[in-house]
Amino acid sequence: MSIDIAVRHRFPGIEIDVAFTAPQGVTALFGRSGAGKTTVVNAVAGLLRPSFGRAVIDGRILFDTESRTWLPPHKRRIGYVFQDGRLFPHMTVRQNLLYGRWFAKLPKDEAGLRHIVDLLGLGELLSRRPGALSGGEKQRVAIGRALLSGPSLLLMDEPLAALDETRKEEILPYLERIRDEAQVPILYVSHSMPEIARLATTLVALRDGRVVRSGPVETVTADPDAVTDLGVRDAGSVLTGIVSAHHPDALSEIRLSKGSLFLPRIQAPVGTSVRIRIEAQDVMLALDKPDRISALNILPVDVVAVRQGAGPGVMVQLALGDDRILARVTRRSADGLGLRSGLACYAVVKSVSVARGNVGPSPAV
Ligand SMILES: Nc1ncnc2c1ncn2[C@@H]1O[C@H](COP(=O)(O)OP(=O)(O)OP(=O)(O)O)[C@@H](O)[C@H]1O
Repeated sequence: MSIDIAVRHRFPGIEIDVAFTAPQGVTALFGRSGAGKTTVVNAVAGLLRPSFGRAVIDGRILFDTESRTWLPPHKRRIGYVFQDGRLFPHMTVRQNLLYGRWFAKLPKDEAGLRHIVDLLGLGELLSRRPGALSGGEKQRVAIGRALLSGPSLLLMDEPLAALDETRKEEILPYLERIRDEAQVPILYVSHSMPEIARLATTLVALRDGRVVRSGPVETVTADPDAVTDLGVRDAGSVLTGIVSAHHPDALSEIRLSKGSLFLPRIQAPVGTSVRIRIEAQDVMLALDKPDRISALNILPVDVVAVRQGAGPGVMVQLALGDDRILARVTRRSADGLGLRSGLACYAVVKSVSVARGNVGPSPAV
């Protein structure tokens, strides 16, 4: 499975020129307002006809200006999930779910409906109307409706942006299940790095109508050179580890490629592969192994790269076995410690600084 997208289009004052390919999984389009995300999504959906480009999903051409192929929107088999759900208010949840299949002219599929209802936890809601659903429940129904339309691609345009943090937390596990079980490529628009770190396999960062970074999420987020494109506040690395123990004092232990992390209890059985986002600003550095300190994670690392920003901050990339961690420290500290490539030191990470929302199952792809 793969997606291959190129969109070139001139609007007054800006030319959008975006091209990327991505393997199976969730491809996140990340960028500030005006970066060009919606333009790309609209071209893929068939709502905008760009002057040049193509969208090829698993070898199926949705449009290609070179070969003059242009499938009309209703023939593209795209499941679209918007920020605001857009359910039909007069229909029940069940009717809303079935609408996707009916509109796509697909035969009724009770087994498929049951599967999606289970996957998204909609069983209790089937006879309710959207007016009686919470924001998160509405979004789950919208996702179910999109999945039931038998899509070759799911387009999700900021699907969590209208929800508060608690609701986002509720819905993220469902999105992870879809990512891992539904076998449908997902193009996911977001400007939230924590969300992207949980869900995405590929990250495509846009700025001013251009791709400034793209690649596997773990690689792009751990690249200190990418920080200016992703935003200093959002800088942080994405690690994969295995839950190796749950301790009686409400901590879980995660085995990394080298060493272990202690984090607040994770609701996943021992042996589960998890993804952890560690924010660069939560990592401290020490030349000597700190003793008599409250932080539980003291990781022996080697400095890979030191990148000076325009301000007081420095981004330090660290190697811990095969994993890469980012630390954000002041220039003054970096100078004081003599941080340079190859230096052995200790990264200190407080267990409680890794919020529950920064841990989720790792993608099954
Ligand atoms: N129909 C249009 N006519 C003129 N300019 C447009 C049109 N559509 C988009 N643009 C311009 O193209 C650029 C990219 O817009 P786009 O909506 O794709 O960005 P975005 O990243 O999706 O932003 P947001 O997160 O705010 O939705 C912006 O500068 C916008 O003003």
